[in-house]
Amino acid sequence: MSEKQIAKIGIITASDRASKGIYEDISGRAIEETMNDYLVSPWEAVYRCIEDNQETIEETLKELVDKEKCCLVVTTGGTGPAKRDVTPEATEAVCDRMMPGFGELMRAESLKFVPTAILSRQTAGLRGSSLIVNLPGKPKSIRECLDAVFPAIPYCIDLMEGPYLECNEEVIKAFRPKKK
Ligand SMILES: Nc1ncnc2c1ncn2[C@@H]1O[C@H](COP(=O)(O)OP(=O)(O)OP(=O)(O)O)[C@@H](O)[C@H]1O
Ligand SMILES: Nc1nc2c(c(=O)[nH]1)N[C@H]1C(S)=C(S)[C@@H](COP(=O)(O)O)O[C@H]1N2
Repeated sequence: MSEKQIAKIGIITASDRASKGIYEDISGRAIEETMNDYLVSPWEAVYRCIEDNQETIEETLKELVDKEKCCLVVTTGGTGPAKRDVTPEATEAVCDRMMPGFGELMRAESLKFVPTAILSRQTAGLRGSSLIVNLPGKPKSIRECLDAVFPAIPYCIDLMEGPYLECNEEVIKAFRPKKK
């Protein structure tokens, strides 16, 4: 794909309260702000704020990957042990292949910030040519987790023949074993 292609990045907030407008969706906005900080190549957000319902999350993930053609979909919320936390199950249900290293690394890094990091069941996987990554719901967890895993994401998208994501090296360094 051409280097000038605009990368579509999906942002899904799974939160009963944010989706009802009980509180403002700070975490979804934090994902958008983080992508703006990281990326110097053109990108656009496809944003959805939905309830913690597995079917709704699955349908939204499929819509953003299959119809919107997002190369990357980042979710926030619904990864914990509460009964309505089902984002990892929805992610697994729609993915062809899982990428367990993402959850492992994010939990290990998050442990430097909170002892409850292990309560997140966050995972990641591939559907078609798209990478789906789960983040916890807390606004501050967004940057803590993305700073850990984002260096590997542009190369992951290269391998799936997606758009070339170029990072602001002063903010985050993408690692590509072979220069494109
Ligand atoms: N999208 C969000 N925007 C702003 N704050 C959030 C968001 N998600 C979670 N939080 C904050 O983090 C706290 C703990 O997250 P929790 O997992 O309980 O949220 P949640 O899953 O959105 O809740 P629920 O779905 O029950 O409404 C919340 O009480 C809230 O203060
Ligand atoms: N980096 C980071 N990871 C974190 C947290 C955090 O504040 N920062 N909160 C933890 C807590 S308290 C919970 S309950 C789980 C699940 O959160 P979720 O249900 O909102 O997705 O994420 C954990 N992971």
